[in-house]
Amino acid sequence: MSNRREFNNAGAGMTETAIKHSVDTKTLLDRLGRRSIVFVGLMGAGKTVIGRKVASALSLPFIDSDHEIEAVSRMSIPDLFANYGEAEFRSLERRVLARLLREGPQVLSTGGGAFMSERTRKAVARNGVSVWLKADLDTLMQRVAKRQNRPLLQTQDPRAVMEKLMADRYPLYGEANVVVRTREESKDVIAAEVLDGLAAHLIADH
Ligand SMILES: Nc1ncnc2c1ncn2[C@@H]1O[C@H](COP(=O)(O)OP(=O)(O)O)[C@@H](O)[C@H]1O
Ligand SMILES: O=C(O)C1=C[C@@H](OP(=O)(O)O)[C@@H](O)[C@H](O)C1
Ligand SMILES: [Mg+2]
Repeated sequence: MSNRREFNNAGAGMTETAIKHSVDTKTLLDRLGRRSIVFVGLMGAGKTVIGRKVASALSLPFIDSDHEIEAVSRMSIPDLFANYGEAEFRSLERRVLARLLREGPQVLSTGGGAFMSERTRKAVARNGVSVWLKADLDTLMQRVAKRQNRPLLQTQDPRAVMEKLMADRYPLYGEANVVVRTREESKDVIAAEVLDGLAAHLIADH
């Protein structure tokens, strides 16, 4: 039986905190141990913003792999793609994530393509608990329209690119331990659903 959970029913039995959730944080952190919570999913799904909120709710360090790549290369993601190409970016992304995954527990938000690497997926399976933030095409397109910082979408038809990425990547995102759908719900509600999903995976199932 798969131990993956789809989780979308935050609402019942919640406590009144900034992020409303009903999770026993201490037990969750105990079960997490040295592993990190790793967000995967397409561009615009909310990995960066939701990851930061979940880290704050659990008092864990937060690191976004794109930010870390920009810090070590001293270059923006668009400049890295333009100057060195996607293959170099992917190689740096793999190395940065391999290092970060040894430094848990923390919350790690990855760039949308990171989980396509088999080595990274194996490292995440060993040293992390993965959360797929899953959104529909319209939601993703609305969210990525706000910024021009995603080189893969700087094309004539970004919607067609996103559709192709959905087809290519969904089977692999599907290996994540927890899946949370995200649409119009507020960021705090999504963060609470992630905490509930993690609790179901780490506490209820084990
Ligand atoms: N649940 C949500 N509700 C409203 N806006 C959201 C939500 N999740 C993400 N966003 C917005 O969508 C955009 C993309 O989010 P981001 O965290 O950068 O996605 P990712 O890191 O997965 O590419 C940001 O402007 C963010 O504020
Ligand atoms: O999906 C991808 O291949 C990418 C996603 C981006 O991160 P976000 O998913 O945080 O936007 C960033 O790593 C780069 O532009 C490539
Ligand atoms: Mg991001």
